[in-house]
Formats: sequence, structure tokens, C-alpha cells
Amino acid sequence: MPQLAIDKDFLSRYAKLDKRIQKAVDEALEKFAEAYHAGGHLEKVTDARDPRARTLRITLGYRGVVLAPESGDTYLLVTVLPHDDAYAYIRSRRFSVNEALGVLEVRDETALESFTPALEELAAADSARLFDGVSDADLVRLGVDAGSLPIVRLLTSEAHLEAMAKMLPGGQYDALVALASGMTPEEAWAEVAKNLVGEVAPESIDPEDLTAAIRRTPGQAVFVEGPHGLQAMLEAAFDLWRVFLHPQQHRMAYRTSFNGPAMVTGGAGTGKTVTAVHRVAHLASRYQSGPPQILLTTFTKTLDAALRSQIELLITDPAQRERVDVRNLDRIAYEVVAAERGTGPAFPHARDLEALWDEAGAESGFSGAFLLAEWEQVILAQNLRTERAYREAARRGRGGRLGADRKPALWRAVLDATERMNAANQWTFTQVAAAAADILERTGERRYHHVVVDEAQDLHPSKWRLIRALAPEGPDDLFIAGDPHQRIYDHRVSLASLGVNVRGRSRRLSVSYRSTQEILSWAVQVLGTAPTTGLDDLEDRLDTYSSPLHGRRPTVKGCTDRDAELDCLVEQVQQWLDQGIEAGSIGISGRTRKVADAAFERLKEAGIECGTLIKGPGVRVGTMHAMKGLEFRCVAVIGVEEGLVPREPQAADGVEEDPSGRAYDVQRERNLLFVSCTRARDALYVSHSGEPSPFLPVR
Ligand SMILES: Nc1ncnc2c1ncn2[C@@H]1O[C@H](COP(=O)(O)OP(=O)(O)OP(=O)(O)O)[C@@H](O)[C@H]1O
Repeated sequence: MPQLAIDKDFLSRYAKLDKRIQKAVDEALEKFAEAYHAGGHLEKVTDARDPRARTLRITLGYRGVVLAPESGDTYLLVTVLPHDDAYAYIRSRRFSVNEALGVLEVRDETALESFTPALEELAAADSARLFDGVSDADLVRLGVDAGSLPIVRLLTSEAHLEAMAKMLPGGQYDALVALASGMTPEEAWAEVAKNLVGEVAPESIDPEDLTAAIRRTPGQAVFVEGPHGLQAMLEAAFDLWRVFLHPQQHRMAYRTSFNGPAMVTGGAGTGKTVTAVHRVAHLASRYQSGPPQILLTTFTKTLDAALRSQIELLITDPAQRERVDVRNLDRIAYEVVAAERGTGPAFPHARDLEALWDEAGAESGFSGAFLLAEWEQVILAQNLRTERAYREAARRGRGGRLGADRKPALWRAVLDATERMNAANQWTFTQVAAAAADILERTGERRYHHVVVDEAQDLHPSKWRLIRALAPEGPDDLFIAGDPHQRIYDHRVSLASLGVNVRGRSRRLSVSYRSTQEILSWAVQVLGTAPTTGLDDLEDRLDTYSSPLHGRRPTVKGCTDRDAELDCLVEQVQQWLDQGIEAGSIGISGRTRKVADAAFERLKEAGIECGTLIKGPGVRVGTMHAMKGLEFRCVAVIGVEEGLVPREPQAADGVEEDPSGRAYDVQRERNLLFVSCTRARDALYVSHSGEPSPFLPVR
């Protein structure tokens, strides 16, 4: 059967064409799709580098470039370019299947040929070469092929290697950069392997087999599937994540089955959500009817709306879409509890709740706020049911030591407060999750076959109990996406202790699709050097996290006071707007609501329309916490000064300060600043009044 595949370059160029040309592309492709198996509408170019290259006429001034097989029946739409550029492309580029890695590659032979004499001259003048320490066998094993090896052997400096970035096949270039940076061949291989869907034995690679090579290169080219596949792909040109997955993402999302819970981790913007959404599509493709079998969930209503729209974009078959429920955990917990009790739990205003706890705790010597936090973060978190269990429990994450003699009074006050809440049908979200988990554990009801969880690093343990109780244990029961470096709430969770074992089924993504390398390198310094423990109890590091995108370094602006700082913010936002950045693509955040509100007011006074982070209209403004999971072209983080970032700890009812707890709080504050900064795609602006925050990298 003839097969049509589309290259990422084709779709990204298509997205940038003006509407008229796009329409012509649609028409030309429609005709081509009807007859491509007979080679219809394709023109051979006499002086093409690659004899398989053809042009496809789009309009008078535009051509598509197609790779047509000599034998076999796979066609690849490579790119779409203005007429002359398309011919120049065909005269310079050659495609090949890498004989060591099996992936599809393209190289600019004309550019390499014209670069060679200069390299020969330099090499003649210098006896030392860049890759003297690496054997041919190692280079070949890393994918450097016969076409590249002679020129690679001429290299005397990293700068010349960099100059070849756009000439060499991408994978070979990356392997050489890894070696040039001082990695051993084994270390470089680990980097190369990250970009492979799977390892193949070189002897089983057929250099003529384009189909197999395309299948091994899902981040670069994919086959059009089904009768409406081509149209669906063209529609996805503005959301390339729907079509092209990095091999690391692909391996997780489309693995046939995991023999238990699986987890995808990775730094901000590495596409964990994208991977989770594709995993949902993969699971949904198993079912055609029945109630929803798959739950895609996260911890807030707002993020849940974003997930829903991603599912709508990705799963085009309505029957499959109906197999998926997108719902946040609070909502599910509410439904489970309401169904059991016959009435929905009510959530009092935080002020009223605190007053109730103040009253219940009046004789205990603790404030209502302290008691409430102790109940949620220690008692509900560890599912402690008796005073004795509480007395013996560690109070991890509470930032203070509590003498054993004070615990009985505290326990009594908590019992009193929870009884009062119960009598008034008053609940907290954490409590509802715990109650829902109890109900499901007791009844054995399992609502879904599969649960996919995004932003998992911040879920309270009672929500994990609920998740565990939503699907029966077994293959593909849970798929978890999260980044421990983005933990901004006080829930340190060990999945294993909650009965969720991801050991051996956990993978890291390491390529950022969002922020530029300049923003990432700066933001990673904000995190500090303390190691972070992942949900799987293993140390998680961000040291191999990088971005192929480049841009300006972040700007740090110091001002004398808040007033001057807000003036500078207005100036910066105005500059972005003047550059044509849409207001909704600009996000502003501050550590506290007060700082965010001050920005909001000042921008409004300056005549700049503003809205909330989620809805708009206008420039989006909110707290650093609310930035989680969002993305903007330009981000300003303000008020990043001493005393505010990190926020000073609040007095804790005479509880002795625990240094390890405080260190943990400080790390969380670092994570929060990191999360805010890594929302930026193109530009990051950070400002402070007075002394800068100690977290800011020293220049
Ligand atoms: N394979 C891909 N192709 C194109 N774009 C991608 C791909 N994967 C992710 N992206 C884009 O990169 C950005 C970040 O992706 P995503 O939100 O999934 O990352 P994340 O790891 O969940 O981020 P965070 O942890 O910061 O919330 C999004 O704009 C997404 O569309």
C-alpha cells in the first residue's frame, strides 16, 4: 500500500505561509494524495543531489519538495518553499538512512563541499585535530557516517564544528557536540540514545528502507493515517506537538503497555503534559464503546480546562474522545462523596473555617490556622486515625518540632473541630479527597481502567489515595507526569509508600520545547544546588536539561522602590506590546497577591488592559503560584527581592523552628521562582525593589 509521510519542516513552513498559499497547498496536496502512488503531479529535477527528490507544483511561485521512492511506495513531503529556494534545496540536500542508527537524515552537501577547502587549509596548518582522541569505530558507532567522517576528521576547533550545525544531519551533529564537550564515547552514546525510539542492530538496518527509517524518526517525520489524516495534519500545523513527538516522548506515550504505574518526569517545558495527552490518545484507541475508561486529571480546575482543549485537539474521533473523562481531582472527590451521602459537601470561606478552628482550639494553646494545617498536612496526609498513631508519627514538612506533651491537647482540638465541621456539613478539599478514597477503598468500586495524572508533584497524599482507588491495579493503571523541581506546595510524597510503584517504569524528558537555552540556563541557577527527591524516592537532577531554542538572556532590573519598579514594568510591557506581542501572550507575576495587584493597578493606570492569568482579556497578571502549568511568550516576574523571595516564615504558635523543615520551605520558594520564570518562551524580565533576592543568579 502506498504511504504518505510528512516532515516536520513541511508543516512548520506551511503554518507560516499566508492563507492564500496555504489554500493552494491544500488543493495541490489533495490532488497529489489522489495520485501520488502513480507519481502523479511530481516533477523530477535533473541536477538534484538526491535522485529521489521531486518538486510538487503549488502555485507559480511555490513548490513542495517530495522524496519519491526509486522502488517501494513511501512518499515523504519534505518541505514547501518559494520556487527558487525549493530548487536550491533539491540541488544541495541528500537524504539517507543512517546505517548505525537507522534514522532518516538529511545533509546539505553543497554547503559541506564549499566548507571543506577552508577546513583542509586550517587542518594543514595544525597537526592537532578536534577528534584525535576518538577512534573511527566510536564515531561510526555514534552514527557519524562515511559521508561525514572525512570532513569531521579535518576539524580543528569547536567553532568550526558549530559552523556545520545546519549542514550535517542533526543526530550526527549532536553526537559530535557531545564528544567535543569532553564526553567519553559512552557518555555521548547515552545522549544519542535519548533521541532514538529504540536501538536497532546495524546489521538489520536497510539503507533503502525509507518506511522503517521514518518510523524510527517520529520527531521528524510521520505517516498520514486514515482517510482524513492529511487534512488533520494540516490543521495541526499550528500545534506541532499533535503530530511530532520527540523520541523520548514517543517511547513513553506509545509504548504498547506498561506492566503497572509509569511515570514521566523532566524539567519545565519538556513536554510532560504533551506526553500524558498522547498517552491518553493511545489508551483511548483501545476502546470503541462503553462508559469513559480513561481519566485524565490534575489538581486544579484551571489546568483541567487546558487539558480538555488539548484532548479535543488530539483525539479527533468522537467515539474515542468519549472514552476519556477530563476532570480535576477535587471534582471527582466531590462526586464520590456526594453520591455516598446523598448531598454535596459544602466548602466554607477560609475566614469562617479558621474562625471555627480558632473556637475549637481555644483551650489547646494553638491557633485555628496552625491546627488546620496540622490536620491536613500531618493527620490527613498520613491517614492517622488514632491519637496514638498521631503521637508516633513524624511531622515531616511542618517546619517545627512539637513536644510530645502538647500532642494530646492538639489531637483533642482537632477532633472537636472536625466534629463541628461534620455537624455543619463543612469540608475542606483535602478532607473530601480523603473521604472519597475511604469510600472507594471500602466499596471496591473502580471508576476507570486507566488514570493519567498531570502536575503530579504537588498532590496531597489523600489525593494519591484517591487516585490509587480510582483504577484497579494492573497493566497501564496509572500514568503520572510531574517534575519534583516544580514542587511549590507542602506535599512531599513517596509514591511507593502510597502503594504506587513506578520503579523501572519512570523516564525523564530532557529537551525543552518551551524556553530558550538562555532562559533555562539562568532559571536552573535559581533552583540552587540542593538535590531533589523525586516521587519515586530517587534523586532527580536537571543537569542534562537543555533547549535547542535560542534568544536573549533574561533581564534583571533593580529599582530603588516599588513605585519605580512598577514604572519600569509598565515601560517593559509597553515595549513588548509595541513589538507586536499580543497582550494575552504576556504574563506578569508577583510572590504575593499584594504585589500582583499593584502591578495590575499600575498597568491599568497606564492604559494597558489587564486580566487574570487564566482568562484575560489583556495582559495576564497573577501570583507566582497561579503561574504553574501556564505558558507565555513574555514573562515579567516582579518583587523578586530580599524579604519577599523567599517569604519570611510565619510565626508557628511557639513551635520550635526545625532547620531541616526551614531548608525545605526555602527550597520550595526557589522552586516557585523557577516555575514562574520557566513559563517564558521568548523573553524573561525579572525585577526587584531594594536588595535582590538571594536566589537570583550573580552575574
Ligand atoms: N513534541 C513537541 N513538538 C512541538 N511542541 C512541543 C512538543 N512537546 C511539547 N511541546 C510544546 O512545549 C511546550 C511545553 O510542553 P508541556 O506543557 O507539555 O511541557 P511540561 O513539561 O508539561 O511543562 P511544565 O512542567 O512547565 O508545565 C508547549 O508549548 C508544548 O506545546
